[in-house]
Amino acid sequence: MAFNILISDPLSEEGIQPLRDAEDMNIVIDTTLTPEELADQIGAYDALLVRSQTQVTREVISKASKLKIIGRAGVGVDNIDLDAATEHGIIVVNAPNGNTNSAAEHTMAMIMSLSRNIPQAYHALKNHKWDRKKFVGVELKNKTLGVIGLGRIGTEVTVRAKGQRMNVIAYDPFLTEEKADKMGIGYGTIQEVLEKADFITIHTPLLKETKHLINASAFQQMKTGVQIVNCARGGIIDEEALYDAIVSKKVAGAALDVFEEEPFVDHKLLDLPEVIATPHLGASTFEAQESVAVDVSHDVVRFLTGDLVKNPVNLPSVPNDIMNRIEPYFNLAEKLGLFLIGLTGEVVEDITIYYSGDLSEVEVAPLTRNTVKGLLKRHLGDHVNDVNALYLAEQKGITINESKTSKAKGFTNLLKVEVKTKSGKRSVSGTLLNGLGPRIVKVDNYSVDVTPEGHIVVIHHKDQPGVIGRMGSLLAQHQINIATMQVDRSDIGGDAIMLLRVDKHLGKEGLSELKALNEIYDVTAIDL
Ligand SMILES: NC(=O)c1ccc[n+]([C@@H]2O[C@H](COP(=O)([O-])OP(=O)(O)OC[C@H]3O[C@@H](n4cnc5c(N)ncnc54)[C@H](O)[C@@H]3O)[C@@H](O)[C@H]2O)c1
Ligand SMILES: O=C(O)[C@H](O)COP(=O)(O)O
Repeated sequence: MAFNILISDPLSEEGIQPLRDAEDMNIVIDTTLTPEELADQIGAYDALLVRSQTQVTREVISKASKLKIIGRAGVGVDNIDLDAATEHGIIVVNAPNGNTNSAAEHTMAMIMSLSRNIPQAYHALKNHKWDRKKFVGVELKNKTLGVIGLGRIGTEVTVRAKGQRMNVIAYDPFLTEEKADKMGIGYGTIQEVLEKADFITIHTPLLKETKHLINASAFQQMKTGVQIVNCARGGIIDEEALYDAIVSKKVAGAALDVFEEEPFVDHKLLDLPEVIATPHLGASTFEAQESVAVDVSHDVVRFLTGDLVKNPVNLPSVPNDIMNRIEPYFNLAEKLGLFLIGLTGEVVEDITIYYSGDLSEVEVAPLTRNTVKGLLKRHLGDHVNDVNALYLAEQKGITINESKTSKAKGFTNLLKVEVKTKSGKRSVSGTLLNGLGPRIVKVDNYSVDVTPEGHIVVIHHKDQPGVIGRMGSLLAQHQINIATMQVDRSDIGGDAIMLLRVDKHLGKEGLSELKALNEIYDVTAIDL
């Protein structure tokens, strides 16, 4: 199967080599598309690769009928409507590590340019003005740098600023006092950072919570004469408030690489001599561009060829060691979901997944997703996938619960899926047998041992001599060969269950003839 891939922003040619090396990838590079043209053409593509320019809006996504993956060659995904992608089952991947150094170096270049007025002095000299008095700067040594957002880039900036003998104080919701101590930096609330810093640098993502994080009231809390750097995202600083703070001399200088609206040619902040700026160049180095494009190309190839991606944005990423432990259960989880919904045939109100034994020790979110995917697949088909399974369940009002216990009732690992419907609770349990693969080991309260694969017929009947024989003859009349058979009962002469694995699908006729047998309460044919 061939895949159509659209690259709609300039990506490093060396960086997309993994896509060129993979088989059956038709690559189209068009960096000139208008939003309307993108929406018109996106329906033909399986994968879309972008940087920060292409706006992947809900409208574009709604027309992306074949699209499976969006690759962002960089960190920020605020140009992609993640909710819309998730709802449509499109995975979004990014390249979070490839441009960290470049962005940190650019930030340092901005801090040093600000402190020594280098762009302004350069500009004056280019205009034939030799002016030394006007461009007296300040030293960085012993000044306090306030870092807001201590993730990958914030941390790298911190290391470099310490090399400049600056004192660093940082705020990040995940930063603890102990961690700050270990890093040899100060720990503060956002207010403390704003109040104490001589230079402030922002390194958070643009989120609802960080939009205009640095606003008029934040500027009020800062030292007079503070200098501020934004190499993260436009919109984290309120540009109107920054303009006023510079004009009122509260802020002595600002270095901006990112803006609320990009691209632009006129901007009133640029009319202020205290503002120096670059056109979103933080990640624009050969090294970073090659690295992010390589990372995202590999993930796109991985995904399209059925492998696990390394940097999912709209799916939780699971560390490799944990993934290695739980991956063998993916198939079992999905099959249990598929089996149970086949057995129930009713509207599911509530799903509870019980993880026991070895499974109680690991991150099980991917298994829950696979189980729910199996449960929804019967009615939603291929529309449901890993990305949108939980979203679709929530949309349908299904509550999902997880429970863990170390006791696995005689098994080393046990996965039990229970659904609640109007008529009550139904459940199925499965395990992964060492060397033998997945098995269904319990259906409701009956014990069985069935490989969850192929055509399975579940028969509820009365425990009575001759039933099995009559069923066997009936199936033989329909040329249906029984591969395996499992029977269990509540008590002698009571209710019983039979699970048959048969070699071909039991047609409607066979099903109704089976149901018509006297001792049979119910028959369900399930294809796994
Ligand atoms: N200018 C460029 O070209 C360029 C290049 C790369 C990245 N970026 C941008 O830089 C930013 C940081 O990237 P990163 O790779 O370090 O991301 P990251 O996810 O590693 O770090 C972001 C940090 O911000 C913290 N944070 C979130 N909300 C916060 C809040 N309200 N206050 C304080 N901290 C908060 C998070 O806890 C996290 O530690 C992103 O916006 C990214 O898009 C820009
Ligand atoms: O978030 C990022 O990775 C940077 O802002 C880089 O954006 P770019 O790929 O458009 O240079």
